[in-house]
Amino acid sequence: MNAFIRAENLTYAVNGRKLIDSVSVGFDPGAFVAIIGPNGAGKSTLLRLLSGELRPSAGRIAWSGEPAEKFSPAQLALRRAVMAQGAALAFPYPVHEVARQGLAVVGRRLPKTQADKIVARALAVSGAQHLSHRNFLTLSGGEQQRARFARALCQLKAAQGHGRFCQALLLDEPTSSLDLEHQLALLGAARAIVASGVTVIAIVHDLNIAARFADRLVVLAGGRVVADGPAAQVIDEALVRKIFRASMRVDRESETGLPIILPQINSGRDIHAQAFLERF
Ligand SMILES: Nc1ncnc2c1ncn2[C@@H]1O[C@H](COP(=O)(O)OP(=O)(O)OP(=O)(O)O)[C@@H](O)[C@H]1O
Repeated sequence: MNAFIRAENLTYAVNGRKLIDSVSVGFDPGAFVAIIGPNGAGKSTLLRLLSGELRPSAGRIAWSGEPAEKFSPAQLALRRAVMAQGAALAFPYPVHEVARQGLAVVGRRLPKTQADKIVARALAVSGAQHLSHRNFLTLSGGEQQRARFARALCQLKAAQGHGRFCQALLLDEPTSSLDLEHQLALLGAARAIVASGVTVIAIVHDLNIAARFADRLVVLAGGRVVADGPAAQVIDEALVRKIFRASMRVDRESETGLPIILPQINSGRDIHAQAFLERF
């Protein structure tokens, strides 16, 4: 299958430092791919390059075989929706207006009743319906995250009225502030969206969650892809120790081979940090 989004030899440098270094990776239609890796690995930078927010210093990104530079912002908005990490808002919009911002480019010509329906459904799917009239700026971190997910869903849904395109949903740590119920709800919604043919690319820190919801993991470290494949193949104790510098026990589910990653208390501290804590 031809990748829907393909990055080839992608490099992004700031002041001579390569934050992304010769990354080649493809994303198929209808796949759920988790990008994992330690803090500072370059995950958000890669997502911002894929979304078109950043221009690569070298290398190429193609959407359905067409160079990304060919697409206007409006054409890109039809093909991908982005949920960035904690994007700030300048004004005290109610939550339904925040969700409606997802329609700003792709849903401008929608009749009001249809736009209202999309907003209401996106809020319901995101568990934010009851927050609809609340001031976004007064919401908790998890509530804001759900409202921002609803905005991305509105964009995806409205774009579908413009014809048949492959679409992608790019999520930067979508569950970082969510409680367990809402983590499962958001990722379950993302899986349902994948089943309809949309590509989901999500940055996820929780390896157990990534292993269970994603079809494939792309492991990033130091701006490079160091592993890429199904969780059952990619995650083992050696990778967790080497890439995440954490000593974790990795068990396996007997039927699926999926990793079960269990923390070992008091592991991963270097000797100086340990000495500091002992004298604390
Ligand atoms: N504009 C910038 N100028 C200089 N350095 C930057 C810039 N943007 C990002 N960086 C650095 O690039 C590296 C990668 O950042 P990025 O945000 O992509 O990491 P990440 O893998 O998403 O990390 P985290 O898990 O902490 O969110 C980090 O060391 C960061 O400090």
